[in-house]
Amino acid sequence: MRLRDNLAQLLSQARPGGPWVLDSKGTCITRPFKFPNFRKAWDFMNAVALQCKLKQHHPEWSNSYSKVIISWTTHDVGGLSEKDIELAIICDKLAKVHQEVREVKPKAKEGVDEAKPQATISDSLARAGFL
Ligand SMILES: C[C@H](O)[C@H](O)[C@H]1CNC2=NC(N)=NC(=O)C2=N1
Repeated sequence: MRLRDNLAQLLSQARPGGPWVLDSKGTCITRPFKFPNFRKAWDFMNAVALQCKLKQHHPEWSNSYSKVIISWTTHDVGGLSEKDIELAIICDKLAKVHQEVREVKPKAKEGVDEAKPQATISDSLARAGFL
């Protein structure tokens, strides 16, 4: 329960439109990833799958050409667990290694803090003292 509360707090601090989004029930986090092409997306998925095998934790995910959408939840507990956070951080790292394409956001409106780079879940967790 503490994990879920902390995570919800962390995600609420992240800017709207940040990469990992918590669902309305707080049971699942989802993030889209984009790559230069299908080959890179598939290599990324293979790398994630290997980690899933090692950690015995599986994602819910989909792929269409260069886009991969990944959700993490722990079915055994019906919500988020440490493993979900761990795997989400691993996904962030592996996406970088596989040359993910980060969306360039449209120019900031005046007074709106749009210029900041998107916080990754690791950034959020580090800020809150988890890492
Ligand atoms: C026995 C086995 O370790 C469990 O069924 C694991 C496998 N992988 C899993 N993955 C996910 N996402 N949630 C689980 O509850 C889960 N349980």
